[in-house]
Amino acid sequence: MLPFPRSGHPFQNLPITSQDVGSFQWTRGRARVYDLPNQKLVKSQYPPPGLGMAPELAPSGAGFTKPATLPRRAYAYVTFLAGNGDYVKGVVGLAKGLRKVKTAYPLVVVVLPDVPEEHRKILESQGCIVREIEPVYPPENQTQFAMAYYVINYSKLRIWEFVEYSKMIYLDGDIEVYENIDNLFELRDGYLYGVMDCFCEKTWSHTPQYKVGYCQQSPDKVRWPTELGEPPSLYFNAGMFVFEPSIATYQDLLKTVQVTTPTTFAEQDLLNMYFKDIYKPIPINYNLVLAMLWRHPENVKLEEVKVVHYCAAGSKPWRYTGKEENMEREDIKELVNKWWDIYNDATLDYKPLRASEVPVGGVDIDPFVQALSEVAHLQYVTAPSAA
Ligand SMILES: O=c1ccn([C@@H]2O[C@H](COP(=O)(O)OP(=O)(O)O)[C@@H](O)[C@H]2O)c(=O)[nH]1
Ligand SMILES: OC[C@H]1O[C@H](O[C@@H]2[C@@H](O)[C@H](O)[C@@H](O)[C@H](O)[C@@H]2O)[C@H](O)[C@@H](O)[C@H]1O
Ligand SMILES: [Mn+2]
Repeated sequence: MLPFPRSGHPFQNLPITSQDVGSFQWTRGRARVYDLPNQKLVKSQYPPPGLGMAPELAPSGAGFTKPATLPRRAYAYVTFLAGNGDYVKGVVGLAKGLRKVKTAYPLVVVVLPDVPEEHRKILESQGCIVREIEPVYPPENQTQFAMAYYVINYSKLRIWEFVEYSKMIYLDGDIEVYENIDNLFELRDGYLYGVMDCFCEKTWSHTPQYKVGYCQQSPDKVRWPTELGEPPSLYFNAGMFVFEPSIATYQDLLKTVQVTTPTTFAEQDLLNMYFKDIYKPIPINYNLVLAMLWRHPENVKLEEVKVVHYCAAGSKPWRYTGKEENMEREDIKELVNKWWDIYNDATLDYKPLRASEVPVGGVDIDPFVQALSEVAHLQYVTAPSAA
């Protein structure tokens, strides 16, 4: 049985018992406890009066500290899953990769209604926080998206609504994290951070930059023609970005979708247009778009790459055949095998601990368990979980 309430614990005097274990989120100083795995809100509880802001959650997982005067900081990774196909394997690989690099933060998976219960259970069994979102569709259009399914990617915009987190890192399901990137959560507020994309693949053949051979990744190789005016604004790959959820931004984004003619790269184009003035590039090591290996090899030091984005045609590890262009490359084969090593590593599977096993102040434990442990110390009176 957990020693409860630990002296000095902010909820020391609340009428709660230790039955509850769930994912735990602060919203504007209020603790909302979700009962894993069915994500039912079981209780929302204000800290007792006089505590002011929600206590600072120490990233080291040392549990609660005394209420800080600083605004509370809650961080999480978030990815997006649609359909009943095999992208769920990508998300499992991502969850296990994040666990392998010992991130201190949970992984939220936003799922469209068409993601089957079985897939959701798989993700919950891997310690993910699964949250259903409604799709976001662009206005009726005749646009030829680079990939027909890109139309569902506008649904990614729902993540700006997750204001229980002060900062999130979005990662596509076809991304793998090979080194800890938690440091990105400490980037200065007020900006959107992402890695610059490459304009050299055929998918860009409709654009002026492709036609003149210009790419922001090597702007001096073929310079932007002065007769075309200013070069294009810096443009990020929307498979990975660091952002701050905000209801105002979320609502404005949704409005902007409905009044913007869809373009080839769907929500990626829209996000680049919308955040043009606050986008800040971060090094390529945080999102290696695979095409960089053959388009700008001079910009890539593979041994320094922390995050790999399997977005080149034929590179999705769980579907890899090696038949498509560039897929026979040794570096691609190595990166695909690296992904499978994590996916197949049973030691990286999530092992839920019983509340009684969660170490008090659970330092250095799996962040998914960390989130639970924060709740385990908060002993709420709850209806028995459906799980
Ligand atoms: O059938 C699909 C297609 C896409 N996605 C999600 O949408 C993201 C963007 O699609 P994708 O990564 O295929 O685009 P790319 O980066 O390859 O252009 C994926 O990573 C998944 O997270 C999904 O869940 N199911
Ligand atoms: O819906 C648009 C998508 O646009 C982006 O993918 C593209 C882009 O990176 C191009 O530059 C590449 O040439 C191409 O291969 C790649 O698929 C994002 O990765 C994805 O998450 C999503 O936003
Ligand atoms: Mn992708």
